[in-house]
Amino acid sequence: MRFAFVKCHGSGNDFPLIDARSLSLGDAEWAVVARALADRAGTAGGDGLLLLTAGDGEHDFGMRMFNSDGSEAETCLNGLRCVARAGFEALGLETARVRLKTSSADVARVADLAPGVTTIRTRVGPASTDLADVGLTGPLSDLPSARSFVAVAMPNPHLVTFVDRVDEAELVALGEWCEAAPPLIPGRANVSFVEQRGPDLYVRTFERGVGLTNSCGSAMASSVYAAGLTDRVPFGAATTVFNKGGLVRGTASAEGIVTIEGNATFLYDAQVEIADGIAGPVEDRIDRDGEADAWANAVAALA
Ligand SMILES: N[C@@H](CCC[C@H](N)C(=O)O)C(=O)O
Repeated sequence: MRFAFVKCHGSGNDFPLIDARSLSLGDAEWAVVARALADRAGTAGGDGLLLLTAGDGEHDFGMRMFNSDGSEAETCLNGLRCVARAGFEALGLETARVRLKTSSADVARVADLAPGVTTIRTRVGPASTDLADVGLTGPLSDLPSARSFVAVAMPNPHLVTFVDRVDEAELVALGEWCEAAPPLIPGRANVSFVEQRGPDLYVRTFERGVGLTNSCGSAMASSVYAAGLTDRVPFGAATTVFNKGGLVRGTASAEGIVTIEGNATFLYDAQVEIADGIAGPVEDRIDRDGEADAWANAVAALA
């Protein structure tokens, strides 16, 4: 089957995005498309697959997100900015209510955070710290780590800990332990190590279904909320959240409503044929002029 897609990224978290409003594939078929298109060794590559889906009585449009292993996530907040931009461009909107897998989000186009960087604000929540909502069957102290974790359902599952310095090997070890779907957390989880840097945060995430990524929006949202819960950053204060792929601005309320503002960068439009679970060459590629450079310049200036 042939698909048109946009290759995009939010804070370096990259995805092929398909306008699926008039496509009617089943879940298992989308999982195959995700594995083929997001395969890093393949022709497009990405951390997962984003779908723009049709709206309903309460929502202007919807988003679905499949990790690169083919599993479907409850949400993806870097991806949501990209899907919001696609929805805005398709429907001529500047604000919208978006249907996610198990929740809703409000999105708005806001002033560009730097020249040429399309910027979107997403508002989600309330986040939950109920261990059952995060998918834990026992206490956090049963995790194979001496660190103290905050569990957050965004509503996808996150385990967040604050560290003096991110130890990537330790993060990967815990992320891989979660990937094995142990009895303590059979639905797996995204794991983040967070450094507080003055009023700012730096977040490094091992994502469920993917591995280490440049950034994870729902992890950054969970980290801002966890920073409020642990008195590191006051609720209501806007925080800059740095990551390997750039940065976003985040604010959390005591009630668990989290606002994230950041880029929705479109790199190129293209077509691809997927057959027998393999993506063919990227065809008819048209680069979006200057967007990749605008983001690189913004990160250099804001870092
Ligand atoms: N990168 C995303 C999160 C994608 C889903 C996640 N891996 C999960 O399975 O929950 C984001 O920006 O939020």
